[in-house]
Amino acid sequence: MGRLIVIEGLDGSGKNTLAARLQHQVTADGGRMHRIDFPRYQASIYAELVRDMLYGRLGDVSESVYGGALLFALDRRDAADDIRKALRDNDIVLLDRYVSSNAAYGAARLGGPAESGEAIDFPAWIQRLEIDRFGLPVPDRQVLLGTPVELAQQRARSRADADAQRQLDRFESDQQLQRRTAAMYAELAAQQYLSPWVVLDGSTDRAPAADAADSRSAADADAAGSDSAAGSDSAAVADTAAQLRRLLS
Ligand SMILES: Nc1ncnc2c1ncn2[C@@H]1O[C@H](COP(=O)(O)OP(=O)(O)OP(=O)(O)O)[C@@H](O)[C@H]1O
Ligand SMILES: Cc1cn([C@H]2C[C@H](O)[C@@H](COP(=O)(O)O)O2)c(=O)[nH]c1=O
Repeated sequence: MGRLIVIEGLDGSGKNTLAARLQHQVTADGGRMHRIDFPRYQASIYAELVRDMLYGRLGDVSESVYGGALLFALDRRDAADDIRKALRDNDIVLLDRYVSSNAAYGAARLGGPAESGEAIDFPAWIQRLEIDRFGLPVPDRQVLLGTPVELAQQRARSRADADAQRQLDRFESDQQLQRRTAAMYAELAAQQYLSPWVVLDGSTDRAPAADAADSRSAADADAAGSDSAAGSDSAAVADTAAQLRRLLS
């Protein structure tokens, strides 16, 4: 039975890039890894609706914290059997975002950890909905990519400038929401919400050449050791992969 590993973090923090590099590293070492990114925009009607919600095209659902969270959760419920099958067939199933994204962003939308009441109770509501009621598998480890808010925002903005398909959505363009979400993630990691967490430094910069490439070719460039800055980042990825293997052994 494989282990379920989740990467969490802010928009633009580098989760997709890290996931691609870890997958490259683990498979190069002979491990079997399957990866799923949430929301599954290409595979699920719920995720399609999530996109509409994020770009303000879903009426008052776009304003609704609970309505939005339900769409994200239903996308995962639809994927539960695929996750269980992938766990049977692989050593590691790596998820780019999972239940804790819903807990962190939803609570942040309700005011974040500085607020009492609803915001603080929101992660427990998500756990009851997604884990207890929908029966989603509990992660073995959650990795928080702790990229500083300003740096993550800068990366998200550069990505939007370079790619017309990746314009900033409502969550990404709300800097205060990103700040509260960072605080919520720190809180969830400290509480070990759902399962054990590790926090990684997400601020190591890659070379601009690698930055312009998509994550798959960046991983290939790293593997080929194509330049020194990418090489040093590659060492950090190898470290993370080794750390994950240690955690899982
Ligand atoms: N270590 C890094 N150094 C420099 N640029 C990076 C680094 N990691 C990622 N980037 C760049 O930052 C942008 C965002 O990275 P990525 O798509 O991996 O983030 P993400 O956390 O998956 O974002 P989102 O949650 O918004 O989809 C991309 O353009 C990527 O190439
Ligand atoms: C899975 C999930 C995501 N979110 C938030 C996080 C992001 O701001 C967007 C979409 O994610 P992407 O990685 O930028 O495509 O939605 C959330 O609030 N709840 C979730 O379960």
